[in-house]
Amino acid sequence: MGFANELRNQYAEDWNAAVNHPFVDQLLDGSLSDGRLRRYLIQDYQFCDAFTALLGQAVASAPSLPSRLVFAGVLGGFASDENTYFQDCFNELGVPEADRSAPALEPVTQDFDNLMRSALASRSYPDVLAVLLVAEWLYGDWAARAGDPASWPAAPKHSEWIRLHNNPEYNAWVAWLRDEFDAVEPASPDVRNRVSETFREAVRLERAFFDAALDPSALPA
Ligand SMILES: Cc1ncc(CO)c(N)n1
Repeated sequence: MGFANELRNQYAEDWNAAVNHPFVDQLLDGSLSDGRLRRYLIQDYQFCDAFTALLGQAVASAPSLPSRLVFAGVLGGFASDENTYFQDCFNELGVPEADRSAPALEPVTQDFDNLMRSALASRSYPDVLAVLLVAEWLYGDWAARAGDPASWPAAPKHSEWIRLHNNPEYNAWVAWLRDEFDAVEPASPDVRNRVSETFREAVRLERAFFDAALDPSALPA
């Protein structure tokens, strides 16, 4: 088994709780309220800010041109397709400019931002990859639950978020990330433990991010 699968199995409890989260259930069956979707997307747009910066660091930290080109391609897609989804939803849900560009960050968003910026500042390729891999692989896993597109929810605000994380190109990117991560498995136990901790923290935060999106204390459902 590769390093990626080893770590996913090690942190399977948080991983599976995130993939099978009630937030995902509601998204997949189309019952997610606009209030909850809005709140999630406002926080997730801030996640995307640090994530885009981290992809830039991956371009810089990768060991060779073929790998840099993969990240550069994903960066380009992220800057177009994914950003369009957010802008369309923000328009539909009436999100004002201030909440798009500089909302109050929830604690979990701040924690995720810190994790991504610390991986970025480390310039360590395995640490950068660990955060990218968890974010993309875990999203691919929940989106795979959607199954046949004929059974996806009707509203684009729901189905597009599924499609962005469930399509052949996306699946190939996740598989590539996994192989790349396996290929740079650190030989030094200290570095290996550090990368494992980065992975663990990312999985924990993915679960907490969905928890926060459903937190009943913050919004009427
Ligand atoms: C919190 C979170 N994790 C992963 C992704 C997928 O990149 C996302 N958009 N948001």
